[in-house]
Amino acid sequence: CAKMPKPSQDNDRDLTFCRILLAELEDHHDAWPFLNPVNIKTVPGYRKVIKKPMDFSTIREKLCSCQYQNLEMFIIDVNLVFDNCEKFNEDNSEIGRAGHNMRKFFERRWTELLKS
Ligand SMILES: Cc1ncccc1N[C@@H](C)c1ccc2c(c1)OCCCO2
Repeated sequence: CAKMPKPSQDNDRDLTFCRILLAELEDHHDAWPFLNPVNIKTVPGYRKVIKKPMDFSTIREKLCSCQYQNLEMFIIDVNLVFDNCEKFNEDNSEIGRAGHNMRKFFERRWTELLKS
């Protein structure tokens, strides 16, 4: 049938979840490698290896400028941060471990929020 617009309260709920989740990611002890874009001039190889860089400040900018149609689009970008991290960093490294910790935290929190 014709694509019906989502009821606005669902959009409001999704937007609230994105705001809560992003604030908690930004405040996390292990967020430091992900707060701002990786400087591709100072990190050798990053530009070549990582096709779609993403970081929490870019997600914040997209959220504040209505670039996420829904919760799924937001979750795709957050997972991109962690997937890029796994691709570029050894699991047994400071940044690699931070990425695994952050992904575990994120998955637990959005599960809790969606089940609430
Ligand atoms: C997420 C990620 N993946 C791969 C490389 C870097 C990063 N994050 C950037 C922000 C970063 C973190 C640590 C750094 C760094 C830069 O600058 C060089 C000096 C040492 O410390």
